[in-house]
Amino acid sequence: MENDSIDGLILKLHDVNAVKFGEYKLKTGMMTPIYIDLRVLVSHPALMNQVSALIYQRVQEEELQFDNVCGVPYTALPLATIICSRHELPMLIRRKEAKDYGTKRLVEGSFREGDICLIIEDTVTSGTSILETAEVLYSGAEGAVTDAIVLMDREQGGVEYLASKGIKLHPIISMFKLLNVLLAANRIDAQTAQSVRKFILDNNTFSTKGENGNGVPAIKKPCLDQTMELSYGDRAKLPDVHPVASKLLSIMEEKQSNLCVSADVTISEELLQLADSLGPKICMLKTHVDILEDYTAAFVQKLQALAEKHNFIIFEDRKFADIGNTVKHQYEGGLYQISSWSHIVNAHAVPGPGVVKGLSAVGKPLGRGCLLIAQMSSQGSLATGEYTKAVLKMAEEHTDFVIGFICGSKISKRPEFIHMTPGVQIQAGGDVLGQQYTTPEDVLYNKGSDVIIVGRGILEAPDRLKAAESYRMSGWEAYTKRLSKVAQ
Ligand SMILES: O=c1ccn([C@@H]2O[C@H](COP(=O)(O)O)[C@@H](O)[C@H]2O)c(=O)[nH]1
Repeated sequence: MENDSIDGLILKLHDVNAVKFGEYKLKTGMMTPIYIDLRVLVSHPALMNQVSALIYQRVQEEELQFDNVCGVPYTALPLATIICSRHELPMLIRRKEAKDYGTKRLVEGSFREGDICLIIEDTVTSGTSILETAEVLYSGAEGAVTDAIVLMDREQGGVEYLASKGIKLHPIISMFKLLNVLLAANRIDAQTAQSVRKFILDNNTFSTKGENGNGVPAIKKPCLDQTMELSYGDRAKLPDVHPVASKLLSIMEEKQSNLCVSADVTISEELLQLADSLGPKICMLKTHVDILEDYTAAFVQKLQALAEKHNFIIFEDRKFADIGNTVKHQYEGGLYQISSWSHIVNAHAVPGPGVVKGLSAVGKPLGRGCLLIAQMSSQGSLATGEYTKAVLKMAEEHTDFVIGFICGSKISKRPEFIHMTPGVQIQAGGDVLGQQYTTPEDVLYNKGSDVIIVGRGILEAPDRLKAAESYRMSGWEAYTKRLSKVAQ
């Protein structure tokens, strides 16, 4: 789904007053500073068609399998009707009240035992309306709801709640994306955006422990202490965040991607083709330019243009590890002139702080950032324990240039630092040369890292674009799940 069309749609929804700021009461009884009122869509047929087309596009992108479609009454009903009519899909209608005459059915339309129904919803807060609809559809009948599509996800725990009930929710617009677009278009000010973000984070409705008796997710207590997890977008705006870290965090929020592709190919044309095709899915592209057989200065110019076009950061994984004076030359000069094109580089801490000072002398005036290698994904790595702690200390002493770490898990509580983890594949395992793989869920949710770095998991897939989208989605889901975790 193109970012432009989503951004344009958000602005149109704001134009027709479907997004309201103020004090409103939700179905759950909760007061909210933002209200999404998609009932107004029926008065705007062009917008109805645009929304319906986007929902159907998502159905196709996700390759969803189902036998019939049901819109949650009432707002999503006309959307489901347009989609079903245009694409000749069988539809079911859920009644809110049973008739007191005739069939007295709560569901209109015909379905067979074992049918799968796709649910369409306009806005999700907790996910209970979708679950209610799924329960009504299948009360007394065999069948299932496996997927639901929602136009607007308020990011208050609906995805997680429905997942716990076996329903995968596919949101088209998320609350944080909506706020970012409205803020960028000067429709709201930074203070409004920030207070809504805080409200959303403080009022997550999903708790794995806290369901009440009728299966309704419990309202979480606001997370007001230091352990509260900030979103990538919020971290991008912290007063002390390094400009490169801020740019990367904003891209991650905007593109809903914490995926860095490790473009470990040996021909520059293939690398450029990768960057162009996977560009929309990634926040960062990692290179090892010294493995290219045909490196030229023209190649990096093309790579920079692609980074601009698709809005991603370039990270040359050079792993500098020499005395300050040498790394200065390696970073600035030689064949590759890395400092002239790579936003981020990395370094081992083995030589001591001189390595950071040498790199910083070149990179800082250019506005570049550096990652320190605190841990490695390879079996038997020596970068553990006291060494990792010393790396952390070195980073804290050079925050004007060091923006984070290569690591297996979160090692610093400072939200300004970004944690990036290589050795990621959909299935845990390893290669014959000691690389060890763990999953996006483990890295982002359990280990608290920020960015997954994926090489062969994508490069060796039969369809690289599809694989990248699948890593992007798993990474984003794991991150949103982590954000909604209660601070214990
Ligand atoms: O500890 C580390 C540090 C860097 N890497 C680099 O990441 C990629 C991983 O590639 P896969 O194909 O996903 O295994 C590669 O460029 C390494 O040089 C790492 O794996 N571990």
